[in-house]
Amino acid sequence: GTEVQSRSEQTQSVQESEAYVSIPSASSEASEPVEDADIAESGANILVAYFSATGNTENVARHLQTVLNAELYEIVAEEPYTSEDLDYNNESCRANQEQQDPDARPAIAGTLENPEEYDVVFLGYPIWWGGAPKILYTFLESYDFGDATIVPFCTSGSSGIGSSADDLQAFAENATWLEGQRFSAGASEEEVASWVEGLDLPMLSVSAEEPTAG
Ligand SMILES: Cc1cc2nc3c(=O)[nH]c(=O)nc-3n(C[C@H](O)[C@H](O)[C@H](O)COP(=O)(O)O)c2cc1C
Repeated sequence: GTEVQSRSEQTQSVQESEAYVSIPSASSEASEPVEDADIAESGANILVAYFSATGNTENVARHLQTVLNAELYEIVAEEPYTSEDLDYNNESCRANQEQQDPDARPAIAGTLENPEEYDVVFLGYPIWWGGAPKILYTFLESYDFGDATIVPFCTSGSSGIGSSADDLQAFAENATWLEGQRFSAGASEEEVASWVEGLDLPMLSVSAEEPTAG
């Protein structure tokens, strides 16, 4: 059906963008510099880890992957969230119950390899009742990112990122946490790229300009 078709188109476009980013590094210092490639050539190991129940956060995560030439890791719930689970108008739906329960730690399927190898971890999630879904707590309790820099980002219907990221910091205390950023569901690659360019991430900055004399 059409869904299958659009999935394969998505896959193809991701592959194309990866190829696009890698071309400038392979073709020496010729021609116009590509902004994205400057970041890609920085040599920093960058992870984009995200949870997305309905695809909005995934959209932003994929833009980040393209812009940063990063590893992409989806935090997948062992028990997938159904639309019933996400029906927040129903007080007792699974998502609501988890958000209300300080001890809730929904299980994650699969494993992230070599978490310690990343210099920068972008951490993405949807806002659920003003906070991060509890599966983010599971994720941060499962892996030690050492002294990496963690950059939170989220999508929401309208809420800002609020204190959602502050609440996560206790689970990775040795990390340097940057201020997080909220995006709307359909955020564009340009929007994501311009946020990245403004971040305080010295390990990503590769100056294209020669230092001036004097
Ligand atoms: C249980 C639940 C609670 C939510 N709470 C909020 C909220 O407090 N504020 C808000 O703006 N949007 C809220 N939303 C909307 C989501 O944040 C928004 O749709 C988000 O982009 C979903 O991202 P995803 O597609 O990556 O899962 C909530 C959604 C769910 C399912």
